Amino acid sequence: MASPPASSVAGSSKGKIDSTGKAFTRKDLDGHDLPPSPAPSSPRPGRKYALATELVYTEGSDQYNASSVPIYQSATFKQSSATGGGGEYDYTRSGNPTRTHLERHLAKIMNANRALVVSSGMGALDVITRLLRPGDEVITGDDLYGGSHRLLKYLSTHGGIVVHHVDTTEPEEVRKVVSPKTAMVLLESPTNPLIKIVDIPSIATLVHDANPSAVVAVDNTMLSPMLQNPLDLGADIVYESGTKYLSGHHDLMAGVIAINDPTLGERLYFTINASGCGLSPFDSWLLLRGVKTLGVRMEKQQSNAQRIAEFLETHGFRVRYPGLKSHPQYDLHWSMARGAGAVLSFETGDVNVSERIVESARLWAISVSFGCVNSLISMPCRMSHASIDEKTRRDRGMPEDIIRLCVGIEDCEDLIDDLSRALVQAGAVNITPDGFRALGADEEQTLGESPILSE
Ligand SMILES: Cc1ncc(COP(=O)(O)O)c(C=O)c1O
Ligand SMILES: N[C@@H](CCSC[C@H](N)C(=O)O)C(=O)O
Repeated sequence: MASPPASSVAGSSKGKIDSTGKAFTRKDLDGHDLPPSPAPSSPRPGRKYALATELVYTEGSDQYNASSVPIYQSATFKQSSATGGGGEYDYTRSGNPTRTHLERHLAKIMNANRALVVSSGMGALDVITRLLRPGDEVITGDDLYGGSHRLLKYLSTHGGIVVHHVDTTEPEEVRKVVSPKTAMVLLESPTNPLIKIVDIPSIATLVHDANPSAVVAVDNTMLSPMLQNPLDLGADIVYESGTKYLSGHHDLMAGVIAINDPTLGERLYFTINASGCGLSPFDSWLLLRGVKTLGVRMEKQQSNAQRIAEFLETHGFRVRYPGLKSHPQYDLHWSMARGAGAVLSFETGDVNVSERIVESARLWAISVSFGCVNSLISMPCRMSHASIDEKTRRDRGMPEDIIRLCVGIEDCEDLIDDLSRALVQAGAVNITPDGFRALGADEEQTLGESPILSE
């Protein structure tokens, strides 16, 4: 990668001379006018093309017209004056051209005025929760990603934050606890791993009506901007683990925060610069590369997931997936989202049977995480959500036998064959003249009846 001259540190050759005679540039990689360093990441307003096009389309004005945005693998940037002025960027913790390019691209895709990228999804939530002050109250769900639960628990134990875990699938439960002390409402939809759907617009409205200064933040990791835009549904902040769908290959950790309010953006940026959790130039480049294929990956992952969910349900398993009509909040989900995603969970009724299924699968790797091109299988209570203690899991109705499938882009027949073999090998099914049926399926329900409507 070639380094641009110090007078055009943002990668543009359009440097100017300012009134003091010092060389500086006001253009970034995209040729946008920018205020002095650190560079915010506001994109041009409006979305010109369909999302699938915008994902791959970037308007660069690199000095060599590089087709792939260069990796500015530099910690510091030469300045043209002794007072430290002159350059768009001074230090990569504060801002880096590759990171700025990614942030602008993500802001466009997430329908946001500004996006910020940090070193992990948990890093993103950490930055967001630093908006809180001791005594502030947070309202959040009772089916929350384990790591988010752990961070909130830490803040309630050590940071003087009061956390209310309520059933966020019922907006009335949020209404009961919202108050002038509510500083933040944290939502996930669908939830991980119970795939519950949360009415984001109703909750955002009732929270803002009750307390206009409360911030509604939504973790959109389970769907990605391809399928849902919480900012358009009334949220103030959307954040995602970029480790999942956005990157798609399990080769990096990243977190993304998107906002519309410039003041909120500045406060979040302040924490990122002050604490030093901005995404590295290399990982920014890698994430930008991953985002470009989000559309095709999600399309294939989602169609595989739909077929697998139907396969399991038809064979008598209790399946949780918003692409199934049997999902109790099917209509609500589709009123907010453009797709069902590629994470589903199902139960067997027996932890040991579930363990045997997971260990019998070959194509399905036993791994935490999701959103990758490879298919994964896991037991959330033992793995991704083990940081939630057993009693809390029980109180929240998280079945210990639940198996989570994170569906990749492999050939669907191969995935179904491998899963069928694992189900048979684990003794999870009775062999019938027509194939097989989940153990106990016909005692609890008749074929075709919704397995989760009774919840
Ligand atoms: C829903 C959800 N939010 C946030 C995170 C945190 O992301 P990361 O692992 O990138 O820190 C995860 C998984 O780790 C997740 O599943
Ligand atoms: N050991 C990790 C577990 C990460 S879980 C990753 C992902 N969010 C998932 O749901 O699979 C930890 O302690 O955080």
